[in-house]
Amino acid sequence: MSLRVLAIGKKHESWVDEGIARYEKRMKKPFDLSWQLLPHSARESDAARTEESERILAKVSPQDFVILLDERGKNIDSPTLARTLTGAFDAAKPVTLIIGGAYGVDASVHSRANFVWSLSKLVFPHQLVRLILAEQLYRAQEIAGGRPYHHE
Ligand SMILES: C[S@@+](CC[C@H](N)C(=O)[O-])C[C@H]1O[C@@H](n2cnc3c(N)ncnc32)[C@H](O)[C@@H]1O
Repeated sequence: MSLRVLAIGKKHESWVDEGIARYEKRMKKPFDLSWQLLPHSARESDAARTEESERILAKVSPQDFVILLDERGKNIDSPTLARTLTGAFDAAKPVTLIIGGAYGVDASVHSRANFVWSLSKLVFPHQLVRLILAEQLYRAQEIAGGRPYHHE
């Protein structure tokens, strides 16, 4: 069982890196995170979206439970996220979360996704999405473990 974030873009910026490290150091299997960062396309718009989507799908395995982050997806609460992740772990499915590039991802990635998750209708920069995601995954771990980090 594993929890991997597949993201278009360069390494975490320093202000993001510090925040992510804060949560990562408190995470344990199967909630420990790995990051796979893929280069963004040198092209523009539709061409960039297509190229980056191909790069993403090349890294996805058939057995992966894929969660695509997209502002047009479904809003869920944190306990639902915790149940979704533990459900995948219980089914022995590696979880892959996808963060797109500046132009998002194309229909091929949407088709492959088992779940499309919106953090908000607001569009966030991808570096900030990484940080929010790290905190939400840590929160999911704490909910799944029955610890009092999360309060309704
Ligand atoms: C700068 S955004 C790209 C936004 C672009 N409008 C699009 O078509 O996706 C880069 C990536 O951050 C993630 N993202 C940004 N805002 C989000 C939100 N509110 N909920 C979920 N993911 C988000 C998505 O994975 C998106 O592909």
